Amino acid sequence: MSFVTDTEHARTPSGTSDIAWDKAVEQIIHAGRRMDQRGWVPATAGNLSVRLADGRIAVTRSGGHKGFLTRQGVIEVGLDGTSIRPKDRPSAETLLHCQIYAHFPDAGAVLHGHSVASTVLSMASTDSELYLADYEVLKVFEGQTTHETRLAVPVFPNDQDIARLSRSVALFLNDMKAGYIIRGHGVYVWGPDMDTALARLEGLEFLLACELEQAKLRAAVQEA
Ligand SMILES: CSC[C@@H](O)[C@@H](O)C(=O)COP(=O)(O)O
Ligand SMILES: [Zn+2]
Repeated sequence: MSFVTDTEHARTPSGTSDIAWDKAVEQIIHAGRRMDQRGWVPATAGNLSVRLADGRIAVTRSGGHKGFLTRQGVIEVGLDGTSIRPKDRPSAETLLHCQIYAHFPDAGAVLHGHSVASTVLSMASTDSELYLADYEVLKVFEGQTTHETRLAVPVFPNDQDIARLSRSVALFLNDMKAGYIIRGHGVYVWGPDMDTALARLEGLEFLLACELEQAKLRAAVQEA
């Protein structure tokens, strides 16, 4: 099944088909739809990227609904986050994607969404970490083989200055097992390829939804 919505296929400057680019774009379009189906990219929220084997980075264009992406909605940036074509405006948060690619040589896809659970839970506390413990689904994260564990997910204050935000994130990247949360904003998750990144995002969002349900139960019990 192809998720490429246009009939034109990408061309290299020499005029040959750019199959690797097309595949990356298809993966991004498909993942955007999937995230939209789950309610994680409301309005123009969220951004997605893939790093190709040759080092190129395909990232969503800034603005627009990520559940309705077309091939024109994905553009190429360098590892420094700047657009290869000056007129193309990449995601406002491209720097956060590039930071992950620069830090983790095996990272091949990065996903960012704005779920209700990540937004509400991160605003319900001022803690700089959120803990996920004893869940079977924790095994979706790299190196986790049992539910008998507790993973810390860092929570960073939201910041419209993405370069400054990336400097806060940089201090904690080495220890991250399950991505990170920006308070009142959303999650960042990555993986060696798009399928793994999507699975990890789905795992993290499931666990955050469980935490939110548990918080509601605790509140109801206290009220009773
Ligand atoms: C609905 S506003 C969301 C944006 O401010 C931002 O956080 C976001 O996720 C999408 O920005 P974008 O520049 O389209 O990648
Ligand atoms: Zn965002």
